[in-house]
Amino acid sequence: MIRVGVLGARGRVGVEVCKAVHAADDMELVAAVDAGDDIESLSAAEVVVDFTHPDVVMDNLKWCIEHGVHPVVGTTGFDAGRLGTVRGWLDANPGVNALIAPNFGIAAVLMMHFAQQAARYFDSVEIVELHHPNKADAPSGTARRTAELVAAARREAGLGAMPDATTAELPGARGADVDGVRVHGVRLAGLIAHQEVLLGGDGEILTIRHDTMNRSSFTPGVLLGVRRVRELPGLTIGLENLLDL
Ligand SMILES: NC(=O)C1=CN([C@@H]2O[C@H](COP(=O)(O)OP(=O)(O)OC[C@H]3O[C@@H](n4cnc5c(N)ncnc54)[C@H](OP(=O)(O)O)[C@@H]3O)[C@@H](O)[C@H]2O)C=CC1
Ligand SMILES: O=C(O)C1=N[C@H](C(=O)O)C[C@H](O)C1
Repeated sequence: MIRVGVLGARGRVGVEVCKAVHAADDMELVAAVDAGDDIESLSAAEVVVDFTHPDVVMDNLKWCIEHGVHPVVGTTGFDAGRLGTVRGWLDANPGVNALIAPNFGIAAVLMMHFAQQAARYFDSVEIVELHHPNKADAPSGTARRTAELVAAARREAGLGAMPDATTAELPGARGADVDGVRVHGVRLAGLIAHQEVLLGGDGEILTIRHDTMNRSSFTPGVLLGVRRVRELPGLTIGLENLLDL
């Protein structure tokens, strides 16, 4: 049995993770911690799943790594600086591993993978991410990661900057620039989490769209991460590393 703790246990995703861990034959839910609860109860866990908030996730990660607990992190808001800090903590605590994934949905991972594969064939790529209005971070972690993968694929293919004649714009009208890829964010009541990757070339457009229809869709990926994190050395970024794509 894998002893699992959950941080953000009363949140939208945390509730689903607790249910899934509880239902898994090979896992035991030993601690369910939310804001205001005592983090020390996580000492009983081998693996801790974090779905909290970008403002608190770094403190949570530090606690887990320093206490020999492997974190599986869904919380977003990671940039290169934060990832470097996590690597430093892991280096100082050999034997502890961490998995950070901007999206645990299998279809979302495939959407990012397909976008990465397609990117080299098109002049232009832009990303539109659409989320519920309670989301703290923009662009979404998924959109950031997609943009980075697309940018890397374009660089590898020797593609230069995308065509764009804009010389006058209202701030934000062309979205955020993530590694040279424009990312547009929508926050709308009624949505959960959605993304379109628009790829354009001469006379053809390819649109890759992903829709999250409920938050239990994240849990198979989370459970996979919990089962595998103890054998993945150091820091692993992205669920795609656990899938045979
Ligand atoms: N990687 C993935 O597949 C996915 C990632 N996410 C990301 O996960 C994060 C959480 O999303 P979501 O569940 O919608 O958010 P919620 O706000 O619904 O849940 C977060 C929970 O964490 C609690 N919390 C805040 N601070 C702490 C703390 N220090 N220790 C323990 N618990 C704390 C919050 O309490 P309170 O409300 O009282 O502050 C809340 O109950 C976001 O960053 C989101 O982008 C979401 C979906 C999928
Ligand atoms: O906040 C959310 O809801 C989600 N966050 C993740 C992200 O930022 O990409 C994953 C998914 O989009 C849902």
